Amino acid sequence: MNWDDTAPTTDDADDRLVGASADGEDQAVEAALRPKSLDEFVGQERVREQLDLVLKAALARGATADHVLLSGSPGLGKTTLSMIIAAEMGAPIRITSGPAIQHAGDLAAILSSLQEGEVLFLDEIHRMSRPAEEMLYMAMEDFRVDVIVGKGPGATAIPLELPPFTLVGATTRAGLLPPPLRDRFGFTAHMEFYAPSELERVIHRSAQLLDVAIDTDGAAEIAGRSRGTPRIANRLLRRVRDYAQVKADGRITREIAATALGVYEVDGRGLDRLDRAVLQALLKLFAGGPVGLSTLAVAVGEERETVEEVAEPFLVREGLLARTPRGRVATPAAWAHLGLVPPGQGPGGGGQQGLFGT
Ligand SMILES: Nc1ncnc2c1ncn2[C@@H]1O[C@H](COP(=O)(O)OP(=O)(O)OP(=O)(O)O)[C@@H](O)[C@H]1O
Ligand SMILES: [Mg+2]
Repeated sequence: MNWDDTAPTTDDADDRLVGASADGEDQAVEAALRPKSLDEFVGQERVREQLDLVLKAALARGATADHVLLSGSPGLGKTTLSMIIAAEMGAPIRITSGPAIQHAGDLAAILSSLQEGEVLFLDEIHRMSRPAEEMLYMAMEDFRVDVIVGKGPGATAIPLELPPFTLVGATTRAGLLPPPLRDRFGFTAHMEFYAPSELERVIHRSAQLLDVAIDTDGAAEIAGRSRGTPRIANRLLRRVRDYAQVKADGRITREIAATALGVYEVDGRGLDRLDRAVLQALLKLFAGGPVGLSTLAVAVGEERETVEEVAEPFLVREGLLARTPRGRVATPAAWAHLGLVPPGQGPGGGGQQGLFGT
């Protein structure tokens, strides 16, 4: 299945405490923690405001809302928002995903069974098969599909009218969507990473739902380690809650949160063991680089792909590591974060360039 080529090749991301994709436990609790209305949805102010207008206008016209594309990294709230769209429209929602639609016929079956005004949530829309995608173009634009009956020269296309519906597509990789598909969405929402103050609100809200006592500083400590991602914030909250229950009186303070996440090897900026191993190798073995990806991977004893796809994106986002044509380079922030001094800048370094510097 060649549309699957671009999926991450490592599963490691899923197993990490700071991994952004959902694991089994996440899926079990997420339903309970999902905000149910736009008002409850924390952050993403612009997206919320725009979506609010789109939905209210459609309601006022008594029409179904325009198709909506939600793009953004895992765990930022795409699935949550799709359910909110349905709830705000007072419409039922049907949930499916790109990989689940192997044949155009699968999609035709879903589309033809939709009720008027229903929201169809198509997760991982970039992983749909080509024939299904082409059928979707027509369905989105004209609310019509051609069902092919028979095979070979005798095959005939039977046009089928569809009730108006709202397609909500979600993708972590908007860049992979073919332009004709992207253009058929009336509204595209790009979800950004959350600010620490927004994550604090997510954490307080979840703590309340989970009946966990947490103070302001405790929430701030967890927020700072959550990589801008509500799913990670909720997960770290649960681990800290465990610690607080076993080792203390159950109440989460800054000290409890910091100690608990120290036990789980998630540091003050949300880096985990792998992230720090990569940085440490880069700084200590290669004087901050530049060094090639393969060499760096060997030095930390990991696969190239693991370093590139699991560790690096966050390190780059945090401004700790840069990918340059000559190799990976540590930034001054990386030296500061690990409490190390770049070569040549230490006492007696004389302000020279580093050992491997240029
Ligand atoms: N804005 C928000 N306010 C409060 N909680 C949020 C918000 N966004 C996400 N969450 C919480 O984070 C968790 C993950 O959100 P969600 O499943 O919607 O992410 P997603 O973008 O669909 O991720 P994926 O790409 O992996 O499918 C949910 O439990 C949800 O409750
Ligand atoms: Mg989702």
